[in-house]
Amino acid sequence: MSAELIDGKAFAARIRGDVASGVARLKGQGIVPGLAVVLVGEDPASEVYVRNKGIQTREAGMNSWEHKLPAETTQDALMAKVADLNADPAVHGILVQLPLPGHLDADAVINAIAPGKDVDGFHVLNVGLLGTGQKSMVPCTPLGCLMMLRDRLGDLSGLNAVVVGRSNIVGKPMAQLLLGDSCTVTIAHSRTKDLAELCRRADILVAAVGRPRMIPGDWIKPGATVIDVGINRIEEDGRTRLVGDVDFDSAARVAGAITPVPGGVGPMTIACLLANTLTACCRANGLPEPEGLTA
Ligand SMILES: NC(=O)C1=CN([C@@H]2O[C@H](COP(=O)(O)OP(=O)(O)OC[C@H]3O[C@@H](n4cnc5c(N)ncnc54)[C@H](OP(=O)(O)O)[C@@H]3O)[C@@H](O)[C@H]2O)C=CC1
Ligand SMILES: Nc1nc(=O)c2c([nH]1)NC[C@@H]1CN(c3ccc(C(=O)N[C@@H](CCC(=O)O)C(=O)O)cc3)C=[N+]21
Repeated sequence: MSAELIDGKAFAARIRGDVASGVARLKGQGIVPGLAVVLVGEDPASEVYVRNKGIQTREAGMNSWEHKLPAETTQDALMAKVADLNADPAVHGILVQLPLPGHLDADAVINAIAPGKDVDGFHVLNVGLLGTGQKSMVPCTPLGCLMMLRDRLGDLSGLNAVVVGRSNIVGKPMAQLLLGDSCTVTIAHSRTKDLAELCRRADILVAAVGRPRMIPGDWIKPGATVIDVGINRIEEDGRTRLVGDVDFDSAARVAGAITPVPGGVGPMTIACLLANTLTACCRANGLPEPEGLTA
């Protein structure tokens, strides 16, 4: 292996420390930031995330609430839950875990969240603010990726960035953030022609596809910075393991730096969720925002 390992786990611990200091300061003024997570039905990936998040929210000194609703919850009942959380002054951040069961309209639910409490940054208002370069809530996973890229590369301007994946929760906001930092951005997806060739031109390659080890080392430009967002659970050698969208072993021989899975983007996502909750709480109270925790 020649690539430097980007230690998301250590980076995330540092951010959580900064968040905890910010929370302690607020507590001195009688304010406790609070995050409410709504989970509808059962989804194995979501459960890991919700569990880790609950523990880390409390460790940072914040209030944490988990609202578990049955899979057969109606749209009206879910909208009513969101309205309750919007109206609750102790709740500064609301996250509705995705995906929702198929009978529910996720867009309607997300757009019912008060934009200032939308710590996922998925509400159309926040999406629009981000796209026009205005202050917004920034989606946690892309924000974590951006922080790692800036930390390693400093100024990103002029670099060729390729984002593989165009979802609303990762690919699109990632591309917006990279554009905001003056990268030349290409967004690739399942209809992209010559993906291998495209990836080989990337100084920054972000993989957010959901296909285990899809990107091999020979798609990577020597020295490139590779951010692997994929979280894929696979069976191998008779056991379950977590792998990314990048074939780590071959990629690490070519890349300049690479995030591992686990221990890369995942922990940063949760750290950024806590950071966004602190930011939302400061904004709600008209207090100065924490430095270094926003885009
Ligand atoms: N680490 C973390 O914190 C997080 C990790 N994840 C993980 O990231 C991955 C992506 O998540 P998400 O964005 O929600 O996934 P989606 O399924 O919503 O989007 C996947 C994207 O990949 C594209 N794609 C699929 N197949 C190919 C292919 N063969 N070649 C090129 N592009 C392809 C799709 O293209 P098209 O639009 O054309 O269908 C789509 O745009 C998953 O593994 C998920 O578990 C997600 C969120 C947070
Ligand atoms: N509204 C909403 N917002 C999200 O941000 C959101 C979501 N829904 N639904 C599901 C995806 C997925 N996601 C993860 C976050 C952290 C880890 C994580 O902590 N991963 C650890 C390891 C976890 C393990 O050991 O299984 C790591 O990569 O090191 C994983 C996945 C957020 N998502």
